[in-house]
Amino acid sequence: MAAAKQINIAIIGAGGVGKCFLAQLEALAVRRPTLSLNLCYISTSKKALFNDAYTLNAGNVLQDLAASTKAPLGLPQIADYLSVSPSKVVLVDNTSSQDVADSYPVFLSRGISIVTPNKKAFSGSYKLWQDIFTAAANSGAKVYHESSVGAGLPVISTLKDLVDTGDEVTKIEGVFSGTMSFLFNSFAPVEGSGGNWSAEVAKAKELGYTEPDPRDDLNGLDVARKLTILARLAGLPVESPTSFPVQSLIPKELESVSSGEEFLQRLPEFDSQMEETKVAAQKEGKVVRFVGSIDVATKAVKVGLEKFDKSHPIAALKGSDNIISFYTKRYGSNPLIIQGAGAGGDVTAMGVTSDLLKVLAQIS
Ligand SMILES: NC(=O)C1=CN([C@@H]2O[C@H](COP(=O)(O)OP(=O)(O)OC[C@H]3O[C@@H](n4cnc5c(N)ncnc54)[C@H](OP(=O)(O)O)[C@@H]3O)[C@@H](O)[C@H]2O)C=CC1
Ligand SMILES: N[C@@H](CC=O)C(=O)O
Ligand code: NA
Repeated sequence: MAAAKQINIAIIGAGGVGKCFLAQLEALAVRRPTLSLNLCYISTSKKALFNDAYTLNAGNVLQDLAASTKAPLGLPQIADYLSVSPSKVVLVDNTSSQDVADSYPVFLSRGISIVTPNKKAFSGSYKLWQDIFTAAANSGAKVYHESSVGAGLPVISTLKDLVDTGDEVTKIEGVFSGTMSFLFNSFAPVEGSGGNWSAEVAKAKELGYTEPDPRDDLNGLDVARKLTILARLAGLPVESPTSFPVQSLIPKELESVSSGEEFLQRLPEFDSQMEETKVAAQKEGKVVRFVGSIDVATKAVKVGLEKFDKSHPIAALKGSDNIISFYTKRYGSNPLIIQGAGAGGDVTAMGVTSDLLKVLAQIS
């Protein structure tokens, strides 16, 4: 069998997920040398590594990046640089940047494939969604984003398989946030009294579950983004994550705070607000959880707090677990259920790496 042609990999973002992806990429290159993977570009928001030879020193990428004096290229310049690469290119966007997401149609139209855990492109305006898939269809470049919902859990691939094989999805519901799952499982556990709300929020950030700014989790928008993506894949042209009801858990008094750091510092002042919500549920013998649902027939999408009996599977989740139920015509009243860790660097990077393998299988 002929060896695969070299594929150049460009990475934007080397934070929690980016570092884990890099480790998985290095291990993959060792495990599957015939894939012939070559890292040609990597950047954070402040630094970059790239050169005219389109080859970085694979063993020391993070150290070299930390020591680099090169600033990152602007997005149009990255597209120029990658589109004249001597080999085909896969761009890995490990940021949560809207600007990077807005540039996907440009990258794709220039033949650059994309894999990403970034939700912003697929949950931005419906026009951006259409532009992305039109650009990919026209150029033949591929775009995969499994980790944009449920981290590495096979949520998007499962939904696509259901739709592509002619099943009819009627409802999708569950817990879609690793951060919210962790927070409520530890703040309002089925047994025992649980920790302080603000202390659990700080822990979720430390564990790498939250968005770069944890307010994007607490305001419900992260879950709303995921539901927007799933609703669109199920055939509903949802305009944006703010076009349906989304409950925010940001205290009113902190809505205008300018930085994530100040927000986290002041959050303990408002612990009593979440405590009241917890106690109200306890009085009914229930626990409170943050959930979302999409009803395809009525086109109703919603995100927010609900109370659950302690015996309910949603109440019994552990750690950062997500649980996502697909109700379809074929599966009838027993939904297809996906459950497992929905946040964390390694499990998210796994979804990105498996997307990369899917792209390689098509372009190598
Ligand atoms: N953490 C998780 O469990 C999950 C995360 N995701 C998604 O994965 C993505 C990454 O998350 P995570 O790794 O936790 O976030 P981090 O904040 O840890 O890392 C983000 C990285 O992106 C870089 N970056 C941000 N903006 C730009 C830009 N415009 N150009 C170049 N680099 C940029 C940052 O650079 P700098 O350090 O210089 O700011 C940093 O290296 C997000 O989209 C998130 O929603 C999805 C599923 C689960
Ligand atoms: N902040 C998100 C990360 C994954 O999408 C979450 O907690 O689910
Ligand atoms: Na996923």
